[in-house]
Amino acid sequence: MAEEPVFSVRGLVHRYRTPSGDVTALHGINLDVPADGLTVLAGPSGSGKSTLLRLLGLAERPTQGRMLLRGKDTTKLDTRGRRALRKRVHLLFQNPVDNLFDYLSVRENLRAAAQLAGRPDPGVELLDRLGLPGTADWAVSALSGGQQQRLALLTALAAGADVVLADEPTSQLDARSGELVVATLGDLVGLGVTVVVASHDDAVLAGATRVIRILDGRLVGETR
Ligand SMILES: Nc1ncnc2c1ncn2[C@@H]1O[C@H](COP(=O)(O)OP(=O)(O)OP(=O)(O)O)[C@@H](O)[C@H]1O
Repeated sequence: MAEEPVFSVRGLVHRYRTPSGDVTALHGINLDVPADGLTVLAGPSGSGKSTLLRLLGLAERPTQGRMLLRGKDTTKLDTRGRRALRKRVHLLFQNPVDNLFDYLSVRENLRAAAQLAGRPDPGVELLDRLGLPGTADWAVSALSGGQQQRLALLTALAAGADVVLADEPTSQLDARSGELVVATLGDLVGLGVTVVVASHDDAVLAGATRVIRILDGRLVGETR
C-alpha cells in the first residue's frame, strides 16, 4: 500500500485583499506531496509558489479548500492546534539571516531553536556532521550566505522538524554558496525529512525528486 502523503491539498484557493481589489494567487490547487525526496515547486515570478509554501507551512489560512497534513485537516484546526503542528513543520525564508538570530553564535542558534521547540540542546554534533565543523563559536555574520542558510536548515533539525519548507533558499546566494545549500537539502532528505522548496534555480531543480510546475496559480505539470 502506498504511504500516506505528508500534504494532501484539495481545491486550494487563496486570495489577497488589496486596496485595488482582490488578487487570486491560487485557483483551486490539488496536490499530494509524498514524504520522501525533494519536491520543488517551480514557476515564474508571481505564479504562486510562495503563497502555496506559506499555506503548506501553516503561516496563513487558505481562502477556500482543504489541506491535510498527514491526514489531519489543518483548515479545521484552531490557532492552538495549528501551532502544535507547526513545531514539526519548519518554514525557511529567502534571506538567510531572516532565519537566524544574528546576535547569537552558531551554537546558540541551534540551542535556541531546540529550546523554542522544547527539545534538548543538540550540541555541536550536527555542525560537525553536516558541513559546519569548527564554527560553533562563530558569529552568524562570520558565516558566508551559504553557510548561514545551511545553519538555518540545521536549526530545523535541532527543532525536531520532519518537514522543511524553503522559499527560494538559494536566490540571494552566489553559485558556490548555493551548492552548499543544495547539498544540505540532500542531507535532510537522507535523514528522512520531507523537503519542499520553491525555486527556479537550476542547481536546486537538478537535485529534485519531483518538480511541480505552477503557472498563474494553477498546477500545470509534474515531472519526476
Ligand atoms: N501579501 C500580498 N498581497 C497582495 N498580493 C500578493 C501578496 N503576496 C503575493 N501576492 C500576489 O499573489 C500572486 C502570487 O504571488 P507569490 O509571491 O505567491 O508568487 P511567487 O511565484 O512566489 O513569486 P516570486 O517568485 O516572485 O516570489 C502574485 O500576483 C502576487 O502579486
